[in-house]
Amino acid sequence: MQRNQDLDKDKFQRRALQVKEAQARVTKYAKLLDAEFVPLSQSCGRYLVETVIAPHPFPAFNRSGMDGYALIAADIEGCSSDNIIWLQVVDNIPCGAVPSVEIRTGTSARIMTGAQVPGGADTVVMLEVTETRETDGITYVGIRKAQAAGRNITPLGFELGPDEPVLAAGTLISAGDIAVLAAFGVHTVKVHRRPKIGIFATGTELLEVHEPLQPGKIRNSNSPMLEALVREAGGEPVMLGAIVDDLELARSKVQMAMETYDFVITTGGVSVGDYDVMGDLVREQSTEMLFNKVTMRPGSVTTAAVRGGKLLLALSGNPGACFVGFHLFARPVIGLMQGSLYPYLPEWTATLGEDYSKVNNYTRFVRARLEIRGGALFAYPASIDESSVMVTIKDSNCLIIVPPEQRGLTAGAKVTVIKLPGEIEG
Ligand SMILES: Nc1nc2c(c(=O)[nH]1)N[C@H]1C(S)=C(S)[C@@H](COP(=O)(O)OP(=O)(O)OC[C@H]3O[C@@H](n4cnc5c(N)ncnc54)[C@H](O)[C@@H]3O)O[C@H]1N2
Ligand code: MOO
Ligand SMILES: [Mg+2]
Repeated sequence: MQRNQDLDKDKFQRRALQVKEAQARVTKYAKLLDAEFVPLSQSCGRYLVETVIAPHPFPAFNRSGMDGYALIAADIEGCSSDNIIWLQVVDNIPCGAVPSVEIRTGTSARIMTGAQVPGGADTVVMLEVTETRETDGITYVGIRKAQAAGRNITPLGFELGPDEPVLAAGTLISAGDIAVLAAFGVHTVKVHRRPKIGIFATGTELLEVHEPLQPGKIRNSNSPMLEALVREAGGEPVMLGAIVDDLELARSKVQMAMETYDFVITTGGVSVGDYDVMGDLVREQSTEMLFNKVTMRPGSVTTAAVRGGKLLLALSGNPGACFVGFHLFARPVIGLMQGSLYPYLPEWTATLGEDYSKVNNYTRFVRARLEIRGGALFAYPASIDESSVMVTIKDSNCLIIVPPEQRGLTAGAKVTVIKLPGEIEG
């Protein structure tokens, strides 16, 4: 193959950025997406565009907390089982009904949990300390236990007053938020659109998942992984398949994808090899390269570029590097596009469960398993965590951050981990 020496020189002399700087460069182009309305039932996992203000107090009426009798506390002062005080029952208020009578001294209303407490009453006595009798067609309730005013009544506005903020803009809607929105009558929710993310792989060696193995080839495992990761981050993946290592083909695919989608993620071909076409492509005039080297392992060759204000993230083909690169660079972008207030995965402190000896001059993001033991967090590095290793990706629910200078870490050391989505054993 005829090589252009200048091109090669350009290719090899990459300026490596620190992870934080590389993150700042990509997130700068994470454009906040416009709003859309979704039914409440489909709003879980979406981000609120505007702060929701309580349109009314909650509860909107004085609410009984017990099945019993609403009455005036002063009327039953000093009563006991030996000194039952009898009150006339003037109303019966099931849940959902409106009281018809004001409670005056000497009277009470039978009331159920969640029903509106009648005017005049200041306490609700539970059924268990009462008994009833009927005299001349009039019902009386006997109270065996005195209690203070205010007991068993949740006052109007106790949970939230009118015009108070209920949920802040940028909230990632959870089940609890849905309950609150439902209670305030918000049946359609204004959320940010999910970013449509074009995903494709490059590699002449790639087979589709359903294809039988062939000599020298492998199945494309990064594309389905990225599809799931995009979905997990709240994006809408659009699968654009895999292409052979051909610069012309990659160029037209990238162009189409960047015109059509909000964000484009590719995998493969970003290193310095003869067929690393994505690496060549981002050095072209039409594209503004943000970086093509980061001081991290795996994923040192992670590359990002901008064209027409849209981002292209070209992740490494090595599965471990593709996985780590997604979490560090794609995930925050996807979060920010939807208005997330916390686009970065959380960093926790854990105790290293086993020695970790690998060191080099770049920060390592070691895939590892977090476990809770005795209420404390322990992180166990994967048995093999090279960039090229695919199988141990499944065993990782965190990435241990191993700073460059460290001379290996011994079990028991405190480490910072990036918590990945998923469950923790323990
Ligand atoms: N001379 C040098 N060689 C390499 C360097 C370097 O600095 N100088 N960097 C190494 C590092 S570090 C990495 S990471 C890889 C990056 O490789 P690429 O991003 O260019 O990826 P490919 O060459 O396309 O493939 C690498 C590896 O991954 C497999 N692969 C590719 N795509 C997929 C996919 N969709 N699903 C599963 N596996 C995939 C591919 O078959 C290769 O085995 O470069 C080093 N080399
Ligand atoms: O970029 Mo490679 O993933 O550092 O190993
Ligand atoms: Mg390569």
